[in-house]
Amino acid sequence: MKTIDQISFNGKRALIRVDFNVPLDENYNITDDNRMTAALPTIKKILKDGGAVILMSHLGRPKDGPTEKYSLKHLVPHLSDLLGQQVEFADDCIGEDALQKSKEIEKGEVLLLENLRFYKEEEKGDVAFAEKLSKLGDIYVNDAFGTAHRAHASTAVIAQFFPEAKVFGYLMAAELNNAEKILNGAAKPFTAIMGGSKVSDKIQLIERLMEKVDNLIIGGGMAYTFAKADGGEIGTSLLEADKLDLARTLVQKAKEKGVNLLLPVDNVIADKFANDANRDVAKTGEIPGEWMGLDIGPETIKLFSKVVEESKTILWNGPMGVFEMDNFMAGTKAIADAVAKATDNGAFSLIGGGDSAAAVAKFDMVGDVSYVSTGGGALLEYMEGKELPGVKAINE
Ligand SMILES: Nc1ncnc2c1ncn2[C@@H]1O[C@H](COP(=O)(O)OP(=O)(O)OP(=O)(O)O)[C@@H](O)[C@H]1O
Ligand SMILES: O=C(O)[C@H](O)COP(=O)(O)O
Repeated sequence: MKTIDQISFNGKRALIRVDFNVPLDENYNITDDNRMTAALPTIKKILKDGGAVILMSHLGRPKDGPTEKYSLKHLVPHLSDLLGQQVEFADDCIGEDALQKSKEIEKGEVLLLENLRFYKEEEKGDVAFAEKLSKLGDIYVNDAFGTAHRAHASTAVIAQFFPEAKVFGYLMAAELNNAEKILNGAAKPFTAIMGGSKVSDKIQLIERLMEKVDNLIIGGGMAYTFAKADGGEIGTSLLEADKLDLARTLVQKAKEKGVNLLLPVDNVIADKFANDANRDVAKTGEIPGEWMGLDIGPETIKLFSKVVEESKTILWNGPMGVFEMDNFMAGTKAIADAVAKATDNGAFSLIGGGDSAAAVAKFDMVGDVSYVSTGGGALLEYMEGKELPGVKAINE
């Protein structure tokens, strides 16, 4: 793997694709800066080596060109704080001003470019747009693992303009190494914990994991499709009605492969989708008509926790319930505790990005697990065995 360690940045301008697609509140405060802090080691190393840094990223999914809401300028103060130096900003990612600023940048300085997605050419993977971006730096560094599954101008297409000078940043390398630990050479027992809202998002991953895991735990909203497929009553719980056959097939496959498939045995139910809803506990398959399951129940917590605590490798993707509401976060918190305990006992635990990462951050437990990925979709696709365009572009 070609990384920033194999190249000299002294006197060079590094054009780094980062994934600064962070959540912002209505006042443009960053509510989770994990993706920014995760990119710091690469930036700092290049600055220390005597290089200059030009950062490019997308933020959100702007549809109609420049929009205040999606401007990367909102990140400048926090990024400057994190780096301990003032970060310059170019309010267009291409054009005269960006070109001029990139030429004037000195050793040790950092320039952040405006949102790449203000140009539709970015997502289209437009070659001419990629070429314009490529003029801004001498060396291309891809450290945007969260966006590596996109074949966009800045994540993949641009690499062709740096045939001798394209490398992975530390974050990208760490993400790929940690994912490899799970995919190849996982110590046993290996347990995958799948949750979140939809089974349809994770079918391919679940099928692939069946080949590797000893235990497959399914919780969260997706578990109700399995309960319904088993003939149970699920009230108004989340259901993917067109995935009932698939759920039955997955249960059958687990049996054939000798995988220990664990589904919830009880559930915390609510009479509406709100934190102040009336609550009760119901056995799986026995949820009354107007009620919905919003978390795993106490018996399930015991069952799942025991298996997790005895594991040596753990992959967790997707919360066990609606952890954003305090009254329905106990299941997700208990599983986080079990993962932390196993990790303390020597297990390797990888938390898939997106909502599971947000949950672990909410519980202030990032330091209690082995690795929290910055990738949501990218991690899923990598785990499913797909080649990520952002990775391929550097390797080829
Ligand atoms: N029983 C449930 N009923 C309704 N929603 C649920 C339930 N359990 C979990 N959720 C919701 O599922 C959402 C997470 O689902 P998602 O499939 O997006 O998970 P993820 O894989 O962690 O996220 P990402 O795809 O961003 O990585 C959370 O917002 C959570 O509130
Ligand atoms: O948040 C993510 O998963 C990445 O930043 C990619 O964003 P996208 O799904 O809008 O391409």
